[in-house]
Formats: sequence, C-alpha cells, structure tokens
Amino acid sequence: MATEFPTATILGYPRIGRRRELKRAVESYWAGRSTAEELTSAFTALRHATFDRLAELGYDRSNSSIPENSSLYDQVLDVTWQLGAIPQRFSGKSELDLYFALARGDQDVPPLEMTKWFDTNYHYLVPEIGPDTPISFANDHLVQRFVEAKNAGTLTRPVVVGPVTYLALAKAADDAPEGFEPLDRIDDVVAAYRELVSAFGAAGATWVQFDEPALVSDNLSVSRIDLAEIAGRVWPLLAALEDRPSLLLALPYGDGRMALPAIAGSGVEAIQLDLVRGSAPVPGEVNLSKVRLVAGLIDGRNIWRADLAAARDALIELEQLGAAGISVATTNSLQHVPHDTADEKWGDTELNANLHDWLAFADQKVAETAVLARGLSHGWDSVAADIAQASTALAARAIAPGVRREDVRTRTAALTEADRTRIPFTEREPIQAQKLGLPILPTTTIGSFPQTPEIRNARAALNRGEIDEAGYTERIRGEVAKVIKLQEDLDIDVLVHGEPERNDMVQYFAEQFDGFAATRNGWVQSYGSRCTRPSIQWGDVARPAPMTVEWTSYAQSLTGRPVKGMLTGPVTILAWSFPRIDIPLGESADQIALALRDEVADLEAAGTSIIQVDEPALRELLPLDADRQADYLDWSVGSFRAATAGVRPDTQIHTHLCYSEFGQIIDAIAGLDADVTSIEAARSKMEVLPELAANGFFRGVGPGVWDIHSPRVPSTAELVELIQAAAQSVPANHLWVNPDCGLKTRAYPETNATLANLVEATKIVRAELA
Ligand SMILES: CN1c2c(nc(N)[nH]c2=O)NC[C@@H]1CNc1ccc(C(=O)N[C@@H](CCC(=O)N[C@@H](CCC(=O)N[C@@H](CCC(=O)O)C(=O)O)C(=O)O)C(=O)O)cc1
Ligand SMILES: N[C@@H](CCS)C(=O)O
Ligand SMILES: [Zn+2]
Repeated sequence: MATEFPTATILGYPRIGRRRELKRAVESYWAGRSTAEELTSAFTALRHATFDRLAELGYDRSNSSIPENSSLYDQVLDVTWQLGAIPQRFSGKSELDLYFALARGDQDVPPLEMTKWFDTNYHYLVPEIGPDTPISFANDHLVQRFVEAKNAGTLTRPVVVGPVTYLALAKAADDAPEGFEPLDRIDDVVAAYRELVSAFGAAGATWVQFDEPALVSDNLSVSRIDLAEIAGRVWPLLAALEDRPSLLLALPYGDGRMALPAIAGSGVEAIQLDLVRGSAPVPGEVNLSKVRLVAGLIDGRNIWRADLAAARDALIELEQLGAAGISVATTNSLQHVPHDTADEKWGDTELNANLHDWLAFADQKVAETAVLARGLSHGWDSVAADIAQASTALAARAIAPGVRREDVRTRTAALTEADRTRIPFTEREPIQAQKLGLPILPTTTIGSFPQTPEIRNARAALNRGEIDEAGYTERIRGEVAKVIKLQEDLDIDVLVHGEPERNDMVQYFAEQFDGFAATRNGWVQSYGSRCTRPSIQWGDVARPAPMTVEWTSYAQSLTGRPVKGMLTGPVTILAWSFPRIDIPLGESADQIALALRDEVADLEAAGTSIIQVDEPALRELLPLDADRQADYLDWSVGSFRAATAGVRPDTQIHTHLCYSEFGQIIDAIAGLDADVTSIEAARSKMEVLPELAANGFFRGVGPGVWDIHSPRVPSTAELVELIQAAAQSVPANHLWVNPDCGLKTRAYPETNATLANLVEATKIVRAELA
C-alpha cells in the first residue's frame, strides 16, 4: 500500500548554497586546497542545511515532502556515473577524479559536452552512448545519500533524471554505427533503473521522484510522440517491481498533457504536471483514478509572487478530474531561482519595499505551496487572508511608478519594419571590406579575457567601499591596456577590450538600465560551480546614459587595429534575467532593443567600426512546444534587428551564439542579418557548418576552434585541421577564426598558449589558400 504523497512539495531546491558554499567547496577541491573527505563533509553539511531550512518552512521530515536533488556538479552526470556509462577515454580514473574528469576534462581527455537543459540557463553534461557503452547499476551514490539523510533524521524523496529523458538527452558516441540512437539502449537503462528503484526500496525510501521533461519537448532529436510511446512501454516495467517505493513521475518545464495518456495507467502512483507552461486535461480526457495529480502551480522559473487566487481556482477545477488525489507543487525544481528575498535589500527606497512585496524566491515559493496545500486540506476560507494579500500586491504592482512608462511604450509602438532593416549584405560587404582591410581568415576572440582574481577583487573592494570609482576605473583601464597589448603581441587582427569591467555580460547592462534591479546574493547555478545573479526586470526598460562607449573608446585609443564594440542582445538579456510576465516577452525585447540601438549609435559615432551584439541565448528561449516557435523566432529576430539595423552600411555587425544545438534556428541566424556570426563549433567538430551551408547561409562565419570550457590547450596541428574542415563548408573570404566563446572562465597560461597556436594555425592555412 502506497504511503500518501504530501499535499505540498517542491520538485527540487537550490543546491549551490545560500552563499555558494558548494562552489567554494568544489573549487577548493579542484585547486588541491582540500581533500575528498573535506569536500564530502562540506557537501553533506549543505544538504542538511537544505533539509533544516525546508523543515523550518513547514515541510515534514518524515513524509517525503523534502526532495533530495543535491549534486556535486550536475544531475545528468550523476546518472552517467551511477550507470557507469563512461566513455572509453576516461578509463583508468575512478571515484571523484572520474566524476570531475567527465565534467571538466584534463590535458589528456576532453570532457563530456555541455549543453542547455531544456529552455533554461542551466547546462548539463551530455551522456555519450554507443552500442557497447557499459550500462549497469554501477554506483549507488544516490542511495547512499538517501541512507545518510535518513539516518540523520530526514526521510527525503530522492530526485533522479528519468530513464527516457536520460537517453533522449544523450548523444550517440563518436564510434557508434550510422543510424544508432542512444534510445536503442533503453532496455539496458531500464534494467539498471529497476535495480536503483529496488535499492531505494530496500533502503527505506517511501517515494522517489523521476523527472521526465523530455516528454514535454519538441526540441529533441526524437519526437515527443515517440518518447511518450517509449515511456508508456518502460514505466510499467519499473512500476511492476515488488517492494518498491512509490513513484512520482514529474513532467516539468512544459506541457505534459500530451504524454499523460501514455503514462497515466503505467502503475506509477503520482504524476506531476507543469500547469504554468502547460495545461490541465479536461474531465474525461484521461483516466486518473489510480494516480495522484501533483499540480505544478507555483512557477519555479520566475521570481514573481504567485497569484494565489488563480492557483486556488485551478485547484478547484482539478478536483473535478477524478484523480486519486491532488497535491500542490512547483512547476519544476527551484534550482533556477535564488534562495530567499530576505537576503536582498534594494536601498531604502520605495522600490525596495515594492520588490519585497512583489517577489518570491525559493523560500517564499515553498511557503506558497504550503498555503495552497492548507487550502486544499482545510478549506479555502482557512487561507483567505494569504490569498487576499497576494492579490493586493499584484494589483499594486500594476500601477506602481516605472512599471509602465509612456515614453518607452510610444517608442516601441512606433517601430517600423524599416527600422529593422539594413541595405542588403551583398551591398554592404564590399564597403566594409574596403574600410577594414582585413586579411583573409581574420582572427578575433569573442570578447571576454580571463576574469582574474585581481579584477574580481577590485570590484569587490569597490562594492565594499574600500576603493572609490576612480581607483576602480584606473585598475580596470590597466587591465584593458594589458589585454590590448597581449592581442597585438599575439598578432590578432580584430581586438576586444576584454570585458574586465563586467561582473556578467547581462547583469552589467541590467544594472545600468531603468526598469531592472540586480541582486546581491541571488546566485543561481549555471553549470558546475559557475553561477549567475539574474537581474529582475520589473518595469519598462530605458537607457539613461551610454553604457560601454568609454571602455571601447579607451581600448581603441591604444591600438591601430579595430576594436569591437561589445553588447549583449535583447533576447539574451531577457533569457538570463527574470523577466516580467505582465507584458509579452516580445514587447520587453523591443524595449531593450531600442535602448541598445542608442548604444550602438553612440559607439558608431565614437568611431567604432565593428560592433558585436551577442545572442547566445537565442536557441535557449526557443519554446519547447513547436506551436509557439514561429512567433518566438519572429519577435526575437526582430528585436535583434531593431537593436542593430540603425548603423551605417560601413559598420560591421557581428553576433555570437553558443551552448546550443543550432539546427532548428538556422533560418533565424540568417534572419539576424549580422555581417559575421561566431558560433560554437569546436566540440561538435564543425558539425554545424555543412548545415549552415546547406541552408544557403552566405554571410561571414567564425566557427569556434577552441572549446573554452576546458583548460586543455589544442595543438597548432589540431587547430589547422579544424580550420581546414571549416574551409570545406564556408568560402575562405567569409571565414573567421576564433574560440568558441569568451575566455572569462579561463586562466592566462592556457589563453596565451592557445591564442598563439590559433594565430599560427591560421597563418598556415592562409599560406595554403594563397
Ligand atoms: C556565457 N554564459 C553566461 C550565461 N549566463 C550569464 N548570465 N552569463 C554568462 O556569461 N549562460 C551561459 C554561459 C555559461 N555560464 C556562465 C555562467 C557564469 C560564469 C561565471 O564565471 N560566473 C562567476 C560569477 C560571475 C560574477 O557575477 N562575478 C562577480 C562577482 C564575483 C564574486 O564572486 N565575488 C566574490 C568576491 C570577490 C572574490 O573573492 O572573487 C563574492 O561576491 O563573494 C564579479 O566579477 O564582480 C562565478 O564565479 O560563478 C561563467 C559562465
Ligand atoms: N562576449 C561574451 C560572450 C559570451 S557568450 C564573452 O566573450 O564572454
Ligand atoms: Zn558564448
């Protein structure tokens, strides 16, 4: 007999730590400053801090309402490790050394690929699966974690990426035969998961949560219909086990309704649906009499206080579905939001009071689930005051100063197609070529140079008031001068100023825009130990003053070579912030685009001949639902063009994309109409280029030749090969040579060595082409 599922839960809690304790612990281990035991003990302490906090917020330690979604690096990597699905090149390594080698590689072995987790700014490590990849229940670390927590007094609900999603997110190993798909190994994976489920059962778990978001996505190589069919076949095999814990199958991030018929009768005890991104079935659509519906009504992707009245109404409707029970949950794991609004203070202004009233970070969301659960169990009158408070806050936000600005609205409403259109590329190309006079295969970098401890310390000292603005500027100018000199010494053709003044490529701009608020402690894991502090777009967006012109002009004053102006595009600014949800995203994108358009004009007026507008998140925001994709691509491409199309024909616009599968957005990349597009390509060995060529892409392209995610220095010979491969797909007069992405996470030794090899390799290929 199944133990009743709790009436309130979250699918996962932030796991980097309130003060990024996990980041510090793993980085210290990597640097050899602490031992494996010290890392494990810091990790354990952090997990227990989470359990304690959730108990303090009202979750019961003994009923599986507390999820255990901790991970030392990534939840998909945890499954790879657990299955022992280790590519051959990592043989000889074991335990934590193996785990972190898979994640980060070393000089001898490249790491697993990293890519976006659904439509979030979180990145997972892509499993490499071939016909012979070992797959078994090889490592019971997840079970050990459960046992350790249980012995210490918390009966957690372990959270594991589900078997279908694991394989749907995998790539075929390089040596796999043509036509092989990782999902061909589903039976082996399910056999291992059966052992895992049994082991959790033997260890005393009452509920285990398996996340199957692949079932809500149209953006994977296998269709959603096929994935539902596979899930409908394999989940009954897991549910058929005897002496197992109850199973919660979660469908976060999108609309799980289509998959529901395939899994509702699988024998799992509970199914979670994301009811913010997705929709609920109507009565009679699917038989839910044997499963509890876990209603994802509290948005785990955003930081806005929930509309509790609307959630209450939704729950009342859901009660008509005849499910075996109803619980309240978040739409997805809270790993994408910061811990607690109580850690923030936005000055002593009205905005501070307002934001505290309008926002809900993880801890506030936990409280929201508890209020709704109380309503479900004790009647809605019992929570009427909480619901009314939420409604009052929402109403106040709508009319607060700055939320709607007529000057901004008038400008976006006046935008025309002409504002978004330049003269044709073929006409502006010769004008730019003549002005810039660059060699064939121009070399450049993507923008950032290593963010050294000195730079970060200078910024931290400024924030603490230990140095003043002038002292800070002087230090950063010194860094810019160093980076310019280095690039000249390396003989790079198109230079960058290195972005040392930027804490983050989005936050830096958000801090300068009206309508945005940054956080001090709102850290969210981006990948591994890397975090960002997404800013909050609370009002209409405008640019009160130029943001980058002084830095770019200073850098340009130090050299005769062109220095690129460097901006972040509207889509990426929105994707890596917490956007407002009371107006369409496309409207916000146009507001940001117009602010950037002014910046582009100021850069051009200051003599900048190449301006790069990064849009690495263009693919990330592509809706998981195919029906919504065309509209998205339309407004996202339109906003980029609104930001960039105001320039003269002789100003060269670059853009940069990374971290994604580009297949579905090739047309959109062309639609941006940038003169040069630098694109991540090294890890996938230039895979994207034939696709671009086949789609008639005819503008400049800079396929990345250095995978900057690893400190590994590629040899000149390797780089020559990659450039030669690129030249097979892109005409030499349109080919640029650059790394995959910015160098901010790298250190100088590998940066200097690789860039020297990159320039040398380019010169070799240039000579061959001459
Ligand atoms: C390009 N990417 C980005 C994404 N999203 C973004 N918002 N930004 C990006 O650049 N998504 C896709 C990719 C990959 N993602 C990342 C994400 C994060 C990093 C990274 O290096 N993050 C840094 C933190 C960056 C930052 O905000 N730095 C601040 C604060 C630095 C700090 O920690 N200060 C200390 C005190 C000083 C000290 O002792 O060092 C403190 O506050 O305690 C700054 O520079 O001022 C990270 O460390 O995680 C890279 C790629
Ligand atoms: N210009 C940015 C782009 C990162 S996606 C950088 O170089 O870091
Ligand atoms: Zn990038």
